[in-house]
Formats: sequence, structure tokens, C-alpha cells
Amino acid sequence: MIHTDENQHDQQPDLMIEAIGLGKFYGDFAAAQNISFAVPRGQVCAFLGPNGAGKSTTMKMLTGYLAPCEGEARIAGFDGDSDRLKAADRLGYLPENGPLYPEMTPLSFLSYVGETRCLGSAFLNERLDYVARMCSLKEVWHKPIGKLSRGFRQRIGMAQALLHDPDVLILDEPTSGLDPNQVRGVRELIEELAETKTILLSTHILREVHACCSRVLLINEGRLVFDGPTSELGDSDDVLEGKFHELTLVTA
Ligand SMILES: Nc1ncnc2c1ncn2[C@@H]1O[C@H](COP(=O)(O)OP(=O)(O)OP(=O)(O)O)[C@@H](O)[C@H]1O
Repeated sequence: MIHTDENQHDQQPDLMIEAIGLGKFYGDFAAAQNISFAVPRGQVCAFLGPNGAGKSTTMKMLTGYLAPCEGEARIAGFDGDSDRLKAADRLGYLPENGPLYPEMTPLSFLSYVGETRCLGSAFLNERLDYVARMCSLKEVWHKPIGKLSRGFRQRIGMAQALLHDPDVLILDEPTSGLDPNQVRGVRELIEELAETKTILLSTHILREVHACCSRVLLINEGRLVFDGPTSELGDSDDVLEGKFHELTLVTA
């Protein structure tokens, strides 16, 4: 796809998340290399791989939190390096262990996030109300974050990712460490968001893949080893688990 200033501003791009030959190296070690894929508008895509495969590294490069050693990342057609602020406006990112301020309440933290994003007060109030409802935060809205369970903290992370109403969501293990009821709640939230957003979602829970994602990207030892429709990896969690195992056997 050719991106010009004109088509970036006059029409919505078709490709909302683009990884173009992304690579990150620590000395001789490749945490991620030659990662290329493009997620079209409206698609919900699972990003799978064993521990240490390179999922978070790739997501950090896509979101502008980590500079790639090679390649480019684009969000909604905007280059993550030269057009970083425009890309950030269109993107909501839930990092694996996002920073939260324990002495703040969800309300004060999210208001602060909204101010740093320069959201106008009427829009911010509307969005605070929306995320409090969508992320089921009302009962803890005025409690210090440091006193909240992991489940609530994870939902505050989701709320900050959704606050500015971005088109694109990059969610790094949104259900990690949650109990089964909380997992279900987050899954339902993602299903609802999937109606209007483009989503890249990393997870170790294969059930989430069948529930939410039409496409799977699978990474192993820093390289993309599968990119295709979820249906190509079987129609049950057992079959998916077998394929996952097959595709991620350690090569060393
Ligand atoms: N700053 C760093 N210095 C050196 N190695 C690093 C650094 N950050 C990540 N790595 C290594 O890069 C590899 C990929 O890490 P990454 O966190 O991207 O994996 P992951 O797929 O997200 O794993 P998990 O599922 O456990 O979260 C790992 O071997 C990790 O130890």
C-alpha cells in the first residue's frame, strides 16, 4: 500500500497495524527478527507463542515503546518513528506490566492519562464514564489502586488503553493472572470492542483465540512461523494446542 499525506488524511487506511521487517537484537541474540504482517481494519488477530518467543518485544516495537533495530512499524498508516504522535493518537496499548500509580484512584489516574493525551474536558468526562462502565470499575472508582486486586488493576490498564477511543488496540496478555470470572469478563469486553476496533491480542489461553480471533500470528524464537485464519489451526482448542506444539518446537 502506498501511503501519501493525502490518503492518510482524506480517507481511512485499510491496513491499521503494519510490521515491516521488524527486528530487535540484544548483542548476538535476536529477540525478534524479520517480523512482517499487516492487520486490516476491523480484524481481531491473536499473537501467540511460547514464553520468551518475542511477542512483547514485537508489540513494544509496534507501539513505539521500543525502537526497532531494523524495519518499520505503522499504525493507521502513520509511521511509528516519523509520525509517532499521530500513530499514538490512533492506538490504545495495554502493556504486559503497565505502570500504575498505587496512591492514585482509578478516577485520578485515568483523568491524568486523559490530560496527558490533551483530551478536552467534556470528551474526557464522557470517556471516563464509558470506561468505568465498560471495564466494570465503578465500585473501585475512588479507591487507591495499590489496594486493588490484580483483576481490577488489569481492568484499569484496559481503561487507559480505551480512554481516547482509539481505532487500534494492542493488548499484551489482557487476561494474564486473572481468575476464570475475570477472564470471561475481559473476553466479553474484547468481543464487544471487536465490533468497532482493530485488535492485536497476545495470549496463552487458546480458548480466547477461538472465542475472539479470526486470524492467528504465531511466533517462535523471534520468528513468525504461522500467519493464517484461526480455522486453519483446527476447530477445537485441543487441535489448536497440538498445532501450537508442532509449530513451536525448540530448534536449538
Ligand atoms: N532488554 C533485554 N535484554 C536482553 N534480552 C531481552 C530484553 N528484553 C527481552 N529480552 C529477551 O527477548 C526474548 C523475547 O522476550 P519477550 O518478552 O518479547 O517474549 P514474550 O514472547 O513476550 O514472552 P512471554 O510470553 O513470557 O511474555 C526473551 O528471551 C527475553 O529474555
